[in-house]
Amino acid sequence: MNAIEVEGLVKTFGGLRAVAEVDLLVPERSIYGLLGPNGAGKTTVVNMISGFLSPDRGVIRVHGRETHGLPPYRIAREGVARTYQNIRLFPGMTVLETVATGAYHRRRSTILGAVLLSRAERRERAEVTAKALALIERVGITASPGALAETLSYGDQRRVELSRALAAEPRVLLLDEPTAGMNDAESRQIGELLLGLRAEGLTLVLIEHNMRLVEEFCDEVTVMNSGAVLAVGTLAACLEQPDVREAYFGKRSDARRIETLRRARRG
Ligand SMILES: Nc1ncnc2c1ncn2[C@@H]1O[C@H](COP(=O)(O)OP(=O)(O)OP(=O)(O)O)[C@@H](O)[C@H]1O
Repeated sequence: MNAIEVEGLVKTFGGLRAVAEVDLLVPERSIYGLLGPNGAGKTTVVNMISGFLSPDRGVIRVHGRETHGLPPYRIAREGVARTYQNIRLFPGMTVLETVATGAYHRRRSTILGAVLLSRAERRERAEVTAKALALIERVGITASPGALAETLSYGDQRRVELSRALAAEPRVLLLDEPTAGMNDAESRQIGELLLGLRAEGLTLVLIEHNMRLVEEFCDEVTVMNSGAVLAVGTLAACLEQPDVREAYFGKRSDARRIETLRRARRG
């Protein structure tokens, strides 16, 4: 069973075909990498899967249900949550409050209950707080839950976003560069967390430039370039494709990193 199926996805901005006939199959309970150089169309694909953009054409299914063109809140109800490449935290909110907002669409109590602060409302708020605190700890946020989220280090802000997405109890989690700005040890911590989440049944799709992380934690990848799919499979298999190396790793710094990885694998 696939968690996500994408067929013939197209998105054009003015004259630019940002996503051109993209197919994507993400198996349930996998950690799936979406790779490619800057401007390849990765974020645009994720924006369409999560409903932030409507495709011009194509089909998107989440756990077998067609979701293309639905608004983000409806797609969230299908169990899809996401984080953003450019961190989006609410100004003036604490870490705890921010993470708790992720749980809001699961809340059962009514508006009247909230206004009157009914017993059910109080119980639910306590449950949400307890859940948020547990997530803050699990994701490894070092700052106090009472600190203003916007004052945190870049890495912790990313973790707050991740915790907020997890608070929605998703079945599919889309992560746009979850380890950007983190060092190797911090990135590995995120990788270990992803393994734990996969073991609990989640499907994880990550846009990631950190090749070590992809190598170590992704089951399979799709490599994009100029809006199209270049290669699908394990990272190792994709890296053997000359057009992938040329497109994705054309830059000298990337090429060096890839060579190191290939040599390490051979060794
Ligand atoms: N809202 C938009 N309006 C116009 N052009 C856009 C818009 N969003 C993305 N694009 C363009 O579409 C192309 C694909 O962008 P996208 O952000 O999906 O790439 P990406 O693979 O995620 O790149 P990066 O790794 O740099 O985030 C780029 O040329 C980008 O400039």
